[in-house]
Amino acid sequence: MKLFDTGDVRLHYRVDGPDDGAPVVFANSLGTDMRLWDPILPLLPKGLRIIRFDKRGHGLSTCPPAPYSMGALVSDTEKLMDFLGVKDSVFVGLSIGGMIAQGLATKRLDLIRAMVLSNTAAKIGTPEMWADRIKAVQENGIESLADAIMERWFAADFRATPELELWRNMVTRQENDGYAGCSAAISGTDFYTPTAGLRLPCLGIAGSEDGSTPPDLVRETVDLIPGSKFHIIRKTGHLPCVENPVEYAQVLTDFLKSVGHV
Ligand SMILES: O=C(O)CC1=CCC(=O)O1
Repeated sequence: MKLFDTGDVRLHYRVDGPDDGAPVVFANSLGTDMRLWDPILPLLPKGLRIIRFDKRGHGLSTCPPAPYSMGALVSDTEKLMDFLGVKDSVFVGLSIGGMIAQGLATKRLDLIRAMVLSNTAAKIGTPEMWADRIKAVQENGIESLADAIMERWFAADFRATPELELWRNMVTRQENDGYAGCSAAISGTDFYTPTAGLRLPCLGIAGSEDGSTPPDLVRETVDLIPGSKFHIIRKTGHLPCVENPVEYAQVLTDFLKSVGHV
């Protein structure tokens, strides 16, 4: 557990694995912190250098007042990777994390040699939808959104398990400004044109029951990049790395092998 000062925020990050391991960077979704990846990490091949971080306004990172821009989120990630000397990573981004992946690959392809776009898209939702969410979180707090968030994040089977409470706790302990700030960044993002210009190995992962970024939306984005692979994890929602870590880790491992990262 460490803090890195970008100049305007301090980012909580964590590195696991050997210094000379092939780097894999994980960027998590709106309302989650780096613990999102805990279920899959023990299932990945040994010897990787695993880099995780809490984006601004999330987890143990500092929380500037909303709104944030996608440019700032991309720049935070770029600065952290430069600080850690990470290049040629496989970058795994889920939801807003996948937007950060697209923005970073467009800006600094030297940092990313292959990417996983998980439960994400070039554009997510509409400005009106995000304006409603920002208003709700600012006026009534994140708790007022929590039940609807659980419905989008998880398929019915998982919602019936005791583990649901842990993830609900994660989101309800999320700072309102961090949630509103990142919602504003998503609202202002449309990466269709830059992502269509990207040329790198890409894997799309979708959850069959995802209420935020349904499989067709994820596929539309990864199909912008010629040669991309695409995989749907059945009976999962927006966070398939939590709901079916075994399949998620297997698909990710196969991709890491296909690009020569392991
Ligand atoms: O809709 C949600 O709550 C999930 C989500 C949308 C963008 C993101 O990062 O998470």
